[in-house]
Amino acid sequence: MKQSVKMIVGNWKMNGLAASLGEAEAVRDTLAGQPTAHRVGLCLPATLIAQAAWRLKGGSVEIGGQDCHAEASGAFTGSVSAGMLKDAGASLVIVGHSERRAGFGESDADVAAKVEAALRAGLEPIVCVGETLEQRDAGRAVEVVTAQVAGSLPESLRGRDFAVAYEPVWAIGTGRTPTVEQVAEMHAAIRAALVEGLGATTTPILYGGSVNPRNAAELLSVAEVGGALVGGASLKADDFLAIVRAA
Ligand SMILES: O=C(CO)COP(=O)(O)O
Repeated sequence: MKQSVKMIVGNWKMNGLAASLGEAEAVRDTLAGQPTAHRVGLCLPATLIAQAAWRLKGGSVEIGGQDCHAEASGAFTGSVSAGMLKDAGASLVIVGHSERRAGFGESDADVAAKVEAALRAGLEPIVCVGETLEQRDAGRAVEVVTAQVAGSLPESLRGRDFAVAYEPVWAIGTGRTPTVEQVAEMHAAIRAALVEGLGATTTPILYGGSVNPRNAAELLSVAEVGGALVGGASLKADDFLAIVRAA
C-alpha cells in the first residue's frame, strides 16, 4: 500500500551541542510557515532532548531519543531509561539501530525488551532492522531481516503505534543506496512479516541509509516506503527540509 502521510525522522546520532538546536528551530519555523501533511521528527542526543522540548514547544516537530535501557530505573550507570526520555519531552525512540546491534552487542531479544520499555513509558518505538553486505551477498537479506522483525517486535506491539525502519547496514553513511527494486522487495518482506506476526497492515516502514535531498523522492515513492530515517542529512535544516518536501 502506498501511504500518503509519511514519517520523516532525523537521527542525529552522537552529533550536536546546544548551539546545534538552531537547526532544529529552523525546521520548526519553516514547517510553521509551510505546514506539511507528513510527520516530522528529530531523534537527538539524550543531552539535548529537554532543551529541545522547551525550545521547540508549540511546533510540529516530534522529538525522540536514539536508544533506551530495558529497565525503568536502577544501577545501570550511564544508561537512560525510556521514562527519562519521556520525562525530558520525547515522544519517539529509536531502538535496535545497527550501530547499537553491532557496537553494543544488542540481540533481537535485547531490542524486544527495549521496545517493551518504550511502550510502558508511553513512547512510540522506531525499530530498526537491516542486513549487512555479507548477508546480502550471500542472498540472505530477506531471511535476515524477516528474522529480525520476528525477534525484535514483541506481541505487545499489537494494536500500538510504532514504526519499523529498514536500514541496510551497507547503506548507512556510505552514500550507497539499494535500487528501488531492492527497497521494494525488502519492504514487502517486512510488511508480510508484520502482518503475519502482529496483524500490522498500516504500521509505517521507513527506509534509512544515505537518504539525501537528491534521492529522497525516488526512495519515498517506492511501495510500502512509509517514510525515511535520515542520518547525516538531518543535521542541516535545509537538507532535512528538502527531504520533507520530497515526500
Ligand atoms: O543510520 C541512519 C539513520 O538511522 C542513516 O544514516 P545516514 O543517513 O547518515 O546514512
